[in-house]
Amino acid sequence: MSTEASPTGDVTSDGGGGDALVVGEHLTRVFGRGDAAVRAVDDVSFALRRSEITTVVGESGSGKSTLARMLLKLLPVTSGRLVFDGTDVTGRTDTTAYWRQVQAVFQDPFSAFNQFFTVRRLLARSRRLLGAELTEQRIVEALEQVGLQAADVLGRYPHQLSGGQRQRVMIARALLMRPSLLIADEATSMLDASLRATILNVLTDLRDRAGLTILFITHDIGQACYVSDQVLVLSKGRLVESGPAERVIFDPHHDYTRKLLADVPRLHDTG
Ligand SMILES: Nc1ncnc2c1ncn2[C@@H]1O[C@H](COP(=O)(O)OP(=O)(O)OP(=O)(O)O)[C@@H](O)[C@H]1O
Repeated sequence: MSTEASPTGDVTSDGGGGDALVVGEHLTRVFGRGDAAVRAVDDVSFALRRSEITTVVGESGSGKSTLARMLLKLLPVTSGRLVFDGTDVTGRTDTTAYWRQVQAVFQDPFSAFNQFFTVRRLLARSRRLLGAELTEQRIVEALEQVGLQAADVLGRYPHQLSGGQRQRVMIARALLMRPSLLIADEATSMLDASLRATILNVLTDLRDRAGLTILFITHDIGQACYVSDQVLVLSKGRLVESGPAERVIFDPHHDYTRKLLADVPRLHDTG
């Protein structure tokens, strides 16, 4: 398939990237200087095709969050190029408009909540970005998209929701923007296995029904099996393997990928 990054890492929005919403070309982020410099993301090239789920997998410290933060424009790139929907956004600084198109959910849905806010009040804060576009109907629809009924959750406080419900509310909050890209950074890591499966189902539903493009970030390649169209494997900031999920999982080419796959039963036993 056309998704495989070439050995030189050249993936373009019209060539190797196919129908790409996002293209990263030689993305690099260095922290610190001289001997202390850390290449957190090192010459990583990829394409995220529309209405597909791409999973970025790698151990702790492999650069997953740094990559996500660059895509979210929370962190400038040191070098390389980021193309979004055909436009070079590498140096773009008007993040307000960008964040309507690119939304994220993170690992700990609890910390994102103000304990004293109901779900209604939490979601209403999106009015700062959406203004009058934020209607009751839009809130109801966003909650429905993640399998929640407005009447059940809008009046509740965070401690009155399960971890899975909290994470679904956070996904609904992201959906209020009607983004083209959703980044889920370890969004299932703090959930037990059954709740994790629910969130993974929400993500595949969003891809299949709403056509959302999703970047799913996890340290657990086992989860990639369930959801991904494409898998990118990061090790020490380098993209060591990428390709269609089935190929990467059932015919891994790189020793590091094989090691991650060998660890899957152990992770699931303890998780
Ligand atoms: N602000 C920073 N300053 C210095 N080094 C950083 C900074 N952020 C990340 N790093 C380093 O960059 C490397 C990649 O970190 P990153 O958090 O992106 O990895 P990760 O794969 O997301 O890890 P985890 O799964 O533990 O979150 C690590 O060596 C980390 O210590």
